[in-house]
Amino acid sequence: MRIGHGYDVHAFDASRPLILGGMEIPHDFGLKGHSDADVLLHTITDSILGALALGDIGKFFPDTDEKFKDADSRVLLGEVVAMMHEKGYEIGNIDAVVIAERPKLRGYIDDMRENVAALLKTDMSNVNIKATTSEKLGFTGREEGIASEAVVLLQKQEAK
Ligand SMILES: Nc1ccn([C@@H]2O[C@H](COP(=O)(O)O)[C@@H](O)[C@H]2O)c(=O)n1
Ligand SMILES: C[C@@]1(CO)OP(=O)(O)OP(=O)(O)OC[C@H]1O
Repeated sequence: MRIGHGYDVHAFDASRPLILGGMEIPHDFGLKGHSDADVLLHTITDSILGALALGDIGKFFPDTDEKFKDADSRVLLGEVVAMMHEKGYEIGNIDAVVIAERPKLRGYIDDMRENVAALLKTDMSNVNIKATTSEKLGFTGREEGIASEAVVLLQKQEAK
């Protein structure tokens, strides 16, 4: 078994839609980024790369490469999941948190879990996603952006 951790932050950008967990969430602001800025999927991607000791998302999908401009983060995560399978691992379970003062995410969490489970090619029962405010403290509390963290456990693929 291998454990990995991911952390990411994106600043708000009023000109973009808010994409989180592979879906658009109604809000006044989206997030700034080279890609679609799906901070939750980036965190999950980094946690898997961390568990495999392969580095981080920017190493494989640099924000200096035009190829990844406005990239769909579901595609980037899909590539990393393929690398994980190539190395003989599958998801044991994953636990992620989104730190956002607004919008209220509770109503979208199960749809996000379903998206993430499909991308990770695992059962929804292996995917937990939480949301918290930071009680108006710090950059998330001032609504300057959204942060996310995840931990993942990978296990050796079961023989088919
Ligand atoms: N963006 C968010 C933040 C929080 N929630 C839900 O509210 C609960 C209480 O939040 P606290 O920051 O006061 O702990 C939290 O446990 C979430 O269920 C949310 O849906 N969206
Ligand atoms: C995903 C990539 C690539 O488009 O761009 P961003 O959306 O800026 O995201 P970030 O989490 O800063 O780093 C990874 C990047 O290389």
